[in-house]
Amino acid sequence: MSTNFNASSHHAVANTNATHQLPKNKTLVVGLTGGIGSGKSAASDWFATQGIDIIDADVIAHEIVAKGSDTLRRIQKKFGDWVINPAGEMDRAAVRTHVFTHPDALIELESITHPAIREAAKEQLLACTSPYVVLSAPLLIEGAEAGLANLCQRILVIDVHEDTQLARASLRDEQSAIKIRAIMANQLDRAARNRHADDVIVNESDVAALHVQLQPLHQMYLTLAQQLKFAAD
Ligand SMILES: CC(C)(COP(=O)(O)OP(=O)(O)OC[C@H]1O[C@@H](n2cnc3c(N)ncnc32)[C@H](O)[C@@H]1O)[C@@H](O)C(=O)NCCC(=O)NCCS
Ligand SMILES: Nc1ncnc2c1ncn2[C@@H]1O[C@H](COP(=O)(O)OP(=O)(O)OP(=O)(O)O)[C@@H](O)[C@H]1O
Repeated sequence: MSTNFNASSHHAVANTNATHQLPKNKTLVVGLTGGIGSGKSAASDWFATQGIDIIDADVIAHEIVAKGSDTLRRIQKKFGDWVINPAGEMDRAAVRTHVFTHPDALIELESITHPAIREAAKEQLLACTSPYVVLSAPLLIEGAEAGLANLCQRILVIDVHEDTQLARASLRDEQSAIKIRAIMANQLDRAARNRHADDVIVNESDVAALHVQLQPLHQMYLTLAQQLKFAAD
């Protein structure tokens, strides 16, 4: 997999092909991505109701910096004691404000967190037992070297207009539009993300409409997973 420079953020971008080769002896891994507030969790929650194992990079990103972890110690060493709150945990709001206003700091933070996220995702994959697996990540395509896209055979993008992202993310997190825009600026823009997609779902309507669109994709992924299993036998 080669990389392209992405003009909309500092991230290198994985060169994904629309049709991926399905390698033998592997569980089908569907990469699920979309910008902040696009509806990745809403989609992965539905896949989970269908019995599909979910690996969530956002959840892993929280776990790897748990109190007392090696990763948190490395972040403290790199940035200073201010990254730790009185309870000994990472002060997420302080780190967020810092890295999304200092691009170099974000690169440094990611150089610590991304390899750890990838290793944890690979480990979780080994424990998965469902017919296929959904790997959900806001930065799936970004960051090809330490990236997650090359663990996936197929990429599903949840696509919404930037205004919808802003509205839903600010409602959920009570964060200002400025902060959310700063995060969006460090993610691929819609057109770039959609170019890497095998499947795109537009999540502009309600959650019920999202579920209706996910159903046929789930059936297709089951079929692809079955084909993969036969090919590997
Ligand atoms: C900067 C941090 C401390 C802010 O923590 P906070 O609790 O406020 O946000 P949280 O982690 O829940 O992320 C919220 C959303 O921000 C976006 N986001 C997070 N990290 C990044 C990033 N490095 N680049 C672009 N967007 C990001 C995602 O859409 C994510 O869903 C945290 O996001 C972090 O440690 N980021 C680096 C790890 C990472 O890249 N995580 C993304 C998973 S691949
Ligand atoms: N179709 C929809 N209609 C209305 N609200 C929605 C819809 N889809 C998702 N939401 C809501 O929008 C917010 C963002 O959705 P969600 O948390 O699934 O996004 P996400 O892509 O996982 O975001 P992040 O990258 O920030 O973790 C949530 O409060 C969710 O309940």
